[in-house]
Amino acid sequence: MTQDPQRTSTLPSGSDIRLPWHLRLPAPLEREFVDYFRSNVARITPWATITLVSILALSVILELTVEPDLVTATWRPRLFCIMLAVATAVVAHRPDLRRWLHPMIILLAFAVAITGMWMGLSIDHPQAFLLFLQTPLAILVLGVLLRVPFLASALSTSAILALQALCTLAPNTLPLSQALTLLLFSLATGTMSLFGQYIYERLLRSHFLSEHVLYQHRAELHSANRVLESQATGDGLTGCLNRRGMESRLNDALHGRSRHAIDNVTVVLFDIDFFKQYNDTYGHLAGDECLKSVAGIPRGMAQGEADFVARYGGEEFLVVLANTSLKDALVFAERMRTRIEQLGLPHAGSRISQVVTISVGVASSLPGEKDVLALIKRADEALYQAKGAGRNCVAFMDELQRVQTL
Ligand SMILES: Nc1nc2c(ncn2[C@@H]2O[C@H](COP(=O)(O)OP(=O)(O)OP(=O)(O)O)[C@@H](O)[C@H]2O)c(=O)[nH]1
Repeated sequence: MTQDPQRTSTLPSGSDIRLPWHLRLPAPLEREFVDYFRSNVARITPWATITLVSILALSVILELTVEPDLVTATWRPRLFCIMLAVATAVVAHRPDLRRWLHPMIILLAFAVAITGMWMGLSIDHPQAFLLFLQTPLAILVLGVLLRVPFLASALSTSAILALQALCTLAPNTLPLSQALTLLLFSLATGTMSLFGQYIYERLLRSHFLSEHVLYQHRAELHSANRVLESQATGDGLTGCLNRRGMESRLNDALHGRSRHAIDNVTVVLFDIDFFKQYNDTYGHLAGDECLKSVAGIPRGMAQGEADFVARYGGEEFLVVLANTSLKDALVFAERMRTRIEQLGLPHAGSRISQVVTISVGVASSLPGEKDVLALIKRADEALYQAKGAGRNCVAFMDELQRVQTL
């Protein structure tokens, strides 16, 4: 039987977070949600503005066709509303002004409603009561065309409805039947608009929470991946790359996949002399400390952007120097050998010195060489020669692939 992945997953998905009936989230999330809400509204504002401006312009055209006299009294309030609608679109377009978007939408809705009521009351015409239809239009601006958060929308819609009731039900304004019809129409528009808006905002908030949770999962995964990657490619004791990390970086360098342009690569392979005896004399823990101190020297010296130090084996390290000639790499290797000797780490078990010393083998990549192992093998041959030559010295593979000791 196959298992439902959602049931087996222990990660919250965002959609399983229950929203309270009043929809408000904890304060920091609520602030983020308001920004998210605004940017959603900003995206639809140009189209909503075009719609509103078209409706207002069409009203003027309609009056011009049916009652040209009426237009002299209506075009100015309508132009004012059109200008406010354009200003709202400008505010939505400018991220630095966007915090004013919701107040602008509320202002626009009130302007549409109040100019309609003012025209309806002041114009002396048998059809003038129709100008009160701007009230439902204003309610739709708040909750459907542009949208402000539900609570602000509910308060503004109620205020607009109350204003309309005051204007139309006052004595000697409109016949009661007309006033009640208009009020009922506005009330129905307001109720439906708020109902739709509540559902919309619930969905938007759930979507926001899902995105938020997803973002957190992604960030956690990203950092877990980084930790895993550094554990997989790093050496916990010395902080150098481990062998796997070294092979991958060296491969990238030789195959031109590195972030930096690399023409040639020189590898400096070194090994601590008589390290087994060091462990036998001072113990394994002291051996670890010795490895850390020794590794610190090349790590401090290899400063090129594409250079790196890796722990190749137990007490064997490999320094990769990019775009470095063999001659310069030999200077580096000799300086490194000297500095490690100058650390003065006592080594009573060594047969060649009183202190910890290293033997070094150096080899450069051949033109077009891509084989990491072949390059390391040549450095290893040189290292073998350095050991044979008495240790605490540098040997290298020259251009003719002969091993020489410095
Ligand atoms: N303390 C410590 N010792 C390690 C670690 N890894 C490897 N070793 C020891 O390093 C020693 C390497 O010994 P050998 O390979 O014989 O090399 P050597 O004694 O340095 O001899 P030469 O290289 O010929 O000078 C072994 O005793 C390992 O146990 C480590 O992480 N910590």
